[in-house]
Amino acid sequence: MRILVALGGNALLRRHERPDAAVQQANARRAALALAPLFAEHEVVITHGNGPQVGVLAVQSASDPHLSTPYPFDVLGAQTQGMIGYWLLQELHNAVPGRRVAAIINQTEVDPADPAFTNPTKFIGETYTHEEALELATTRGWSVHPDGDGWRRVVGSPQPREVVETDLIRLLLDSGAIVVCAGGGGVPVVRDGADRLHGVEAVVDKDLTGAVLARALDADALLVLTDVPAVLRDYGTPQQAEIGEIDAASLRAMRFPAGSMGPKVEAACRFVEGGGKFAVIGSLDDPIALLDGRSGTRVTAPALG
Ligand SMILES: Nc1ncnc2c1ncn2[C@@H]1O[C@H](COP(=O)(O)OP(=O)(O)O)[C@@H](O)[C@H]1O
Ligand SMILES: NC(=O)OP(=O)(O)O
Repeated sequence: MRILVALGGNALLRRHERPDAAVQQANARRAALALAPLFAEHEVVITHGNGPQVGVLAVQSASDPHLSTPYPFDVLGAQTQGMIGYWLLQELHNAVPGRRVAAIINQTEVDPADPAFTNPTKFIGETYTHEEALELATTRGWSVHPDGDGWRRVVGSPQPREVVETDLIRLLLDSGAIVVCAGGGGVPVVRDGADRLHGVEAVVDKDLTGAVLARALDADALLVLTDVPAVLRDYGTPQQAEIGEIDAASLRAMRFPAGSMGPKVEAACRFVEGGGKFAVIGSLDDPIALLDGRSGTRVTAPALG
């Protein structure tokens, strides 16, 4: 099978962990070892999140006295692709010696008129207390929003239209390589009337880009890997329970939070509605069990008729 794996930001940096390089590389190692059983039998493309990391780089850039202007979010997104791509490249090499592995910088085309530019929903960076978040909103002009038990910065996250380098990714896959690409949802770019690309200030959702790329590559399955074993119905209540197999229409009828489970559910639904065989949302721990239907939430196309 051809499989697109969307690796959650939490897999690389767990909540409340320090964003030190050694911490993240150890998490990349854990992810590479967990994914290793997939590579023997399947063609695998890996995309990854960058929310925590792009926020850290934004704070660093904004506090550098030598810069007249902080680096914009397209540049920061490319930096995270290089950094996280490097960790995954090395750890995949070590986990599956002898396999060809590529990690590439990608651009994702978005609509310059996307309303998400003025309605920020994408969580980035660290978690703050409410008081800290209000202070940062006032002094730095950030938009902030509650996330779990804390508050985080939010930025615009336009819908991905197309991964610009899709043909190159297909060539690499066809050559037998494991491909790490479209990290952080891809560097957001817009196309002008002369067919030229320009970076824009945003952070694209990697699960939604994963769905677009998986369809474009004719992938059989989309695996959305995160820090919960499955999508939960009645989340956060005493009645919460894992959803096993479900069709996209039934899943769409439920409501999920915009900055976390919402995009994962949306990505899974779009993938199967667009012709993909199935998508699974679940934990990184055992991807084979997700593929076999032994764990996770398996999303299928709505039954015909
Ligand atoms: N209905 C739900 N079922 C499971 N998890 C949910 C649900 N609603 C919200 N969540 C939250 O979504 C989180 C996963 O989303 P997110 O933090 O964006 O993941 P990642 O960074 O791995 O991409 C879970 O840790 C959980 O806290
Ligand atoms: N870009 C992105 O979707 O990052 P996270 O998965 O870390 O939110």
